[in-house]
Amino acid sequence: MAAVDTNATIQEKTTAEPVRPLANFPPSVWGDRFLSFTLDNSELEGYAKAMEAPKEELRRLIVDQTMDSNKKLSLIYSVHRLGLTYLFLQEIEAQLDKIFKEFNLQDYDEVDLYTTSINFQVFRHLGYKLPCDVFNKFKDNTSGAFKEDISTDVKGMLGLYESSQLRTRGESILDEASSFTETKLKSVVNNLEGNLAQQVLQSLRRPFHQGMPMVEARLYFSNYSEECATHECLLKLAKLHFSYLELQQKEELRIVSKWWKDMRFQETTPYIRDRVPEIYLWILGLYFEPRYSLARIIATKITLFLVVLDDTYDAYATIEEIRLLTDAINRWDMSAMEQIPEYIRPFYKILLDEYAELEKQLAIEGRAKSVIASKEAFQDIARGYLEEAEWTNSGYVASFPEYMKNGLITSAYNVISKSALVGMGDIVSENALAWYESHPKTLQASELISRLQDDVMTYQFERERGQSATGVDAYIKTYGVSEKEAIDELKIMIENAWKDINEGCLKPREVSMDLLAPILNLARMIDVVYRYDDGFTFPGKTMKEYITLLFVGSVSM
Ligand SMILES: CC(C)=CCC/C(C)=C/CC/C(C)=C/COP(=O)(O)OP(=O)(O)O
Ligand SMILES: [Mg+2]
Ligand SMILES: [Mg+2]
Ligand SMILES: [Mg+2]
Repeated sequence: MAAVDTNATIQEKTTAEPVRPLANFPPSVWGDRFLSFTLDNSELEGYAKAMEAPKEELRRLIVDQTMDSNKKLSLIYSVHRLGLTYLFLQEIEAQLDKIFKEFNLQDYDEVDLYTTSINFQVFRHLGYKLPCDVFNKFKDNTSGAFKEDISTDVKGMLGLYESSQLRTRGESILDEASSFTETKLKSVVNNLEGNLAQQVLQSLRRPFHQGMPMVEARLYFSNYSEECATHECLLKLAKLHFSYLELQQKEELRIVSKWWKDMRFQETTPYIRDRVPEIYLWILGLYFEPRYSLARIIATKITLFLVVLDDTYDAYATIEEIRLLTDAINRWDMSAMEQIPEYIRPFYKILLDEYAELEKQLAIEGRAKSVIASKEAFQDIARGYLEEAEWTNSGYVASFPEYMKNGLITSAYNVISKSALVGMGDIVSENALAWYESHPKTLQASELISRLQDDVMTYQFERERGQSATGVDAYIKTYGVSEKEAIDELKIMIENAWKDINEGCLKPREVSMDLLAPILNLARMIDVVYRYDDGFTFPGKTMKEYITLLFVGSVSM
């Protein structure tokens, strides 16, 4: 009998691959197509120059004292919907301060529903809490329900539907308005034509307030051509502005795509979701202003690290490997390289190098603290992911409160919003950073929306792969309800979190809107990605459509 080659058997035993929770994620939709863009700086400067004249003309219109206030509000509304507010913020706030101060409810007695809703939206979007009582006159005094006769006013209904998305807790007339108008608009939309049909279809698909500002601006330009044409300078400025942003964003997308390719993550960790354009789109959703170009690149890289981390914990590593990697991330030191599995070492080295480089760069501006805040939040989420993995490994289903304590961390909105601050410049003062570190209610609301909306849309796919830690399972177990009841309850929590965000963006604000916008827009991006399905794992619908609209076509106007 041949001598048993003991080495071979021992060898086989030690290299036997452990069982891994592979997910076989769908591959990238885009491949290398965004690498080939070349930015022509003279073209970019050309647009910036051409914007000057229409911008000055529009500024004069905005401050024009002779303009009727409803017309003024309507102009500011179109400026806002086109994403141009940031160019005229002082002028617009001066106008709104004045008109808001003069407000009295009686003035609205004769104003039609459409105009009332435009005014309401402008004030609420810009942070002024115009009372929802302006809509009382559209309700029947006896029945208390909305008057049926307003249902024929489609533009008015659409305006009321969009207005209701801005409600805060306790504004029950707007809770009713949201469902009343949605039902009515759905019943008439198939008989509409032209722009109005497109406007209603788009709002029913996703209201402006829950949309991605950059995309919503482009859609407004297409669907509201009449409103945009009221002033030649508005139309001209909008077109040039879109052309300018498109070039800048295509260049940013090229930079992050090239970086990702050079880092070779798809080779070293091939089990992860390959979603660079999708993550760039997500971060663009936070802020599209040209001045935040560097900030977008930094935040995109850090969020891409999060995709590698999440998929490693969820769809590849064994529990032992997860424990070693989490410890290494807590230690944050190159000496930890030898303790972690071979396949994740490149990631770990790139992670530490990238953060070291950022810390060095920001230290020059005396703002290294924002990098450290981001790094600590990154270590926090690794611990959060470990907690989930331990629960899954032991088959433990956490109670809902216990799940949510960890879930706000694994929502990733703390680390992403702090990472978004890194490149934003001086606006990120000590006070601003302290406010973020205080874990404010508005940020918690955005985290809750991220965590629970994702769970509602991904728990089945994750349950199939043995992941037990989701809000759905925790809620069912804790409150002994059916899956459907649990999901309905989670949706109510999400709706209330939106009201808290709406409240948090109203004046007087705790910090400037520049610092609140990333938090509001992170919540919006959850609606974009997860309103109808798991639009990130399977990005062939909304994300593919939005990426095509912004980075594939050209600004056909
Ligand atoms: C949770 C959430 C929506 C985060 C959004 C922010 C973000 C882009 C985080 C990076 C990791 C990621 C893509 C999680 C979403 O997928 P997933 O369903 O695999 O996340 P999960 O493992 O936390 O459920
Ligand atoms: Mg995951
Ligand atoms: Mg996860
Ligand atoms: Mg999920």
